[in-house]
Amino acid sequence: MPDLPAHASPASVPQRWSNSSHSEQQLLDFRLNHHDHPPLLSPAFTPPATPGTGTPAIERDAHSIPVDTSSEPASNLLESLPEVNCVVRARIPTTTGQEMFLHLYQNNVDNKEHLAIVFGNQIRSRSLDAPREGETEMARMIRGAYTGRLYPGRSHSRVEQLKHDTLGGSNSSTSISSTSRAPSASPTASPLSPQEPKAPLVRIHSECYTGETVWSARCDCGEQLDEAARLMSLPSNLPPYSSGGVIIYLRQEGRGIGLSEKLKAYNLQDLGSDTFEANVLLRHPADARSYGLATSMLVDLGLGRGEDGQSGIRLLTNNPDKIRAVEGPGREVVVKERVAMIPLAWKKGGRGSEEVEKYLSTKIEKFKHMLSTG
Ligand SMILES: Nc1nc2c(ncn2[C@@H]2O[C@H](COP(=O)(O)OP(=O)(O)OP(=O)(O)O)[C@@H](O)[C@H]2O)c(=O)[nH]1
Repeated sequence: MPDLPAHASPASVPQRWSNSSHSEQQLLDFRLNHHDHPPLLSPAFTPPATPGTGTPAIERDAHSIPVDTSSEPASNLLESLPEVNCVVRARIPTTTGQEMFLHLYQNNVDNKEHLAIVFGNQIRSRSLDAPREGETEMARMIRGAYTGRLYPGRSHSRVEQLKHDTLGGSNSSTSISSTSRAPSASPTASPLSPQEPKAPLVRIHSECYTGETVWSARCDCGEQLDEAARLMSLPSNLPPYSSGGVIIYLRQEGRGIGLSEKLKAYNLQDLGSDTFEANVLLRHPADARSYGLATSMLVDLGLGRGEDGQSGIRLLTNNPDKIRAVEGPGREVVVKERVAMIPLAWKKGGRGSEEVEKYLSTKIEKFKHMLSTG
């Protein structure tokens, strides 16, 4: 596919700030004039006014907010979704005691390894589970295409052996699912839970080496990843987080500009720019990301719209642009609800920093993230 950015998305057509506000334009003009930069080429970042996604109060952060994007046009999206293929999956026990399954994807538009971190047993990758001609059972298990758990001596990837081992070889009607159905079609609610399981929780997370690995307090990326994992690990009998979940981890570091450019942006921030302006001064879009790969990965994981048109996800985000973008050009995925992410720094006892406060206020004022400063 020609003309696609490295991370596989709608080609972003550079344009001058046609939609930015007058004051933003003035500010940039001022900065540009005083830094003697050549003219900028940058797309405006104007999030759509997504119906049903009003700003939540902080106290209601755990609540989902209904979303209806059916009347929204699919602007700036690829005409068709990228192809993705889950090449390997492995069980990862975590330091919190919960387990997750890490899925590694390849695709036909970039050479990066994007990831899906899957919580719960019901969400399965179709491309991983698909039979491969001539493949041995051992090869299937090594690439993670097995049901249940691996154990020393296991010789078969499929459910039949599990049944045999569990039930001593008898024919039983006990159901051990081997299908790759979406969790919404195969509820996981414990008998303790009187409620219907909610739609699976999904977070589309963009790589942030500084926030996730070297403890940066310039942004809230690390805590968002932790919080998403925490919510998806909650016991299935505790509504509303009862259907497992997926963190799609996209390798679009620094809002798509890469780590080296993001570090330059940090230096510009220390020189007085905010995160939006710093990107633009470096001649990048304020946000260079896209979400087509995430949509494809969700469809592969069985979280697509489905034939009944009923399935849907709950999306953990404050970013209004993500919602319609993740749904894909043909609404291959449906976001039913948005779950807000409240910054730790704003919670009782939370520790803030000057940098993260500035980062958050820029998100709200310039990127129009749906957070209340109240
Ligand atoms: N260019 C740039 N990227 C940053 C900066 N701080 C964090 N990032 C990147 O921003 C991305 C995360 O985007 P955010 O704007 O924090 O959040 P979001 O994903 O848009 O929205 P949420 O779903 O609500 O978290 C990651 O790729 C980070 O590496 C910065 O100062 N400059």
